[in-house]
Amino acid sequence: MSEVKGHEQPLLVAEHLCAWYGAAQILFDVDLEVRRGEVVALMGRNGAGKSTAIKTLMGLIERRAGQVVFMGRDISTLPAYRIATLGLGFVPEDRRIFTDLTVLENLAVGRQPARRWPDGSLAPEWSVERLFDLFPNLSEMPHRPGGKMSGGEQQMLTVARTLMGNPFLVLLDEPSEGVAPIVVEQMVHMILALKRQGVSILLSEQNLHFARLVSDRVYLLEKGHIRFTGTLAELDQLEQVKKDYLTM
Ligand SMILES: Nc1ncnc2c1ncn2[C@@H]1O[C@H](COP(=O)(O)OP(=O)(O)OP(=O)(O)O)[C@@H](O)[C@H]1O
Repeated sequence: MSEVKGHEQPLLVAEHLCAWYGAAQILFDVDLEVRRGEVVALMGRNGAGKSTAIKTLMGLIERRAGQVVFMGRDISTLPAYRIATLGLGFVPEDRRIFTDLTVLENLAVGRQPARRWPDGSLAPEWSVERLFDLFPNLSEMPHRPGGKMSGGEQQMLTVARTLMGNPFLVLLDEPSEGVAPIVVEQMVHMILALKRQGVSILLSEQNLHFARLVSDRVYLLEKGHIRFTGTLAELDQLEQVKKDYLTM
């Protein structure tokens, strides 16, 4: 591999991330990073702060502090729509598709121009055709309104629409939450396919089995504090840590 300056830098670095809802502090000095090509899982029990961390990175929490650097650029105080145009994709937990729009129309809404890495090479670029290869279910219902799709199909459409923005990195909030086992399986395949195609992912996840299938590294959150950072294999050595901070 050629040595290109800038490759060594993590794609996303958060330092001392804090977040509040009103007077209640939810995140406490969270440090994390995602490198190019990585799938990283942010884990923890219900209420640990995973979704809040993802939203804070995306600029969606009003009262926040700390630094977030994305591809060398400080995005700590940028609004979410500006962050999205820089190539940070966000798939919310609650599948915000447009229910009146068809699958194709929903995808069109997400379209952004192709992007290049700092070294000039093309970043992963998505078209409707490529997305239909990745999500065969969606290819069977191009004209179906979002409101007439199952929860799992809507979940897939939300991911596909985010990919239409050609993101360098996708923040994926609880992909396995509240969907049928078959959809969870499809999510696993989808994440691994994205990784192969060069998309990096930070996902929030409670399910250790799911995280094990897709992620290179894990951050374990408890009450808004990072309690563990490492690989799944390293976490597996620490039974007590898993018992203390995860629902087993
Ligand atoms: N809009 C809000 N206003 C006030 N408190 C909130 C809000 N959203 C979340 N919280 C609180 O913040 C804490 C962290 O919630 P968060 O949703 O980030 O946790 P999580 O780890 O993603 O859990 P879950 O899996 O339940 O979504 C919880 O105590 C929750 O009650």
